[in-house]
Amino acid sequence: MESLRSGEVPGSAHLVSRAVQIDSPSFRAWLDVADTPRTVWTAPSEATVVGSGAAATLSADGPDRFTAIQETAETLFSSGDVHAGTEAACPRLFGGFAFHDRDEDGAPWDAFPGARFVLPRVQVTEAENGTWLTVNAVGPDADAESVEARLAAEQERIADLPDPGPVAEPPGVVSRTRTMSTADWRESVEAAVERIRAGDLQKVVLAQALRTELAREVSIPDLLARLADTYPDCYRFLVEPEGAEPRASFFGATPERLVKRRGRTVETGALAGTTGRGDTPTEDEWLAEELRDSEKNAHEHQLVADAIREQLAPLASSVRTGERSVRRLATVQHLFTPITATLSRDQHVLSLVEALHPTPAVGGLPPERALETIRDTEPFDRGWYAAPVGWFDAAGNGSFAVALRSAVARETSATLFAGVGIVADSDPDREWDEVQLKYRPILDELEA
Ligand SMILES: C=C(O[C@@H]1C=C(C(=O)O)C=C[C@H]1O)C(=O)O
Repeated sequence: MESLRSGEVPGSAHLVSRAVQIDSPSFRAWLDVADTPRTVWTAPSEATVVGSGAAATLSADGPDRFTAIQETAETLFSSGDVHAGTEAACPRLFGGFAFHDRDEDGAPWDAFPGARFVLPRVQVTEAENGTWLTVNAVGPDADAESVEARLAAEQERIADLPDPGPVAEPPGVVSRTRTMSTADWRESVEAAVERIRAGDLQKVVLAQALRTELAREVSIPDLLARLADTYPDCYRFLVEPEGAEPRASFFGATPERLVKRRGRTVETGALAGTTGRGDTPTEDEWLAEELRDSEKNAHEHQLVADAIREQLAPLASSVRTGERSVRRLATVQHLFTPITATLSRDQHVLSLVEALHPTPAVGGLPPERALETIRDTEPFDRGWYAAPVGWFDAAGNGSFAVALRSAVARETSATLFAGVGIVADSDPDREWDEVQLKYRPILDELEA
């Protein structure tokens, strides 16, 4: 395995990649036998990918981590001997970034650098045109013959995967620890509201963390299978840094796309403004109506839509905004505005990620003051929560989500994260309830 840090010139980083079409295996069975680091990426209208191990790992830290990863990847991809058969089976780097520029490194994030991407050693891709098996190798010894032999061996192994059996029940939560008491939360929200009313800030997203102790270790393949049923329209992901002992798994089912780039076409959107789900269709509709009509939510949402448009404008020849609608998920409803753009020249998707992150849906406005407020207020490390996760390829195309509705699991503990946008008329108790609602997607899969 080749481990490439930014600044290192990987002169020996010769990449060999081969792919073959296969019969679709059970993704749960494949993930069950996959080596650490495991990779999962499932996004609406995209190929589903499950990766096993790492042929190469790219990592970087600090404010330059976006360009550092891009540069290291360019070197890696420039030496490619690639026969993929189809686009989705071509070498892609999967990973993400820490939320803050500064490395904080506190538990449970100690194994997660400021940026980390992996080229899976073995990858199964379910694309529109079939299922593909890819084997990648990187390094001075990587050669076509051994990669082809490995491809044949993996194909056999995947054809013979054991039946994974029924999806396991959630492990059960035996205890929980909050990072903030309700009293401290109230105080923090009131302080933020005061700063907003004083004109110091327009919006800030404050988050909480919830540490849970589980009755037993959670089965990530089973948990992701259940999330697939409950959140079919969300981005489901799994990121695992190798070398973490015990293994650390960051996963989630997030509704929020950060950006997708293909050629000159960019797709993104504003997702902000939240309400719950009703117990009946009438109550659901009533809540959606209230969300649509709420001035507070419209304001909170508009700040995000405007900021995204402004961030894209210098890079695009046109930016188009669609109709605002209510997006209904299993546990919450959000205001959503689709935004698309045409780039004025080619831009790597990581340049777009850097330009957009963090949007005021997870940071705030003005950005620097909001980030400072977040760092001063939140008594925990955001790590990769609310940060970009996704993939990119040799052409600089790629797709990134905002890592919300997520958690880090390590042995029998899991830490969940959730946040809310605070504006001038935010009520601390309502915002507290909204945080609890946003824990639900993951908490429901942990509680027995
Ligand atoms: C910050 C989170 O969600 C974000 C904040 C929202 C809001 O404040 O209404 C809605 C969707 C997300 O953009 C989270 O889920 O943790």
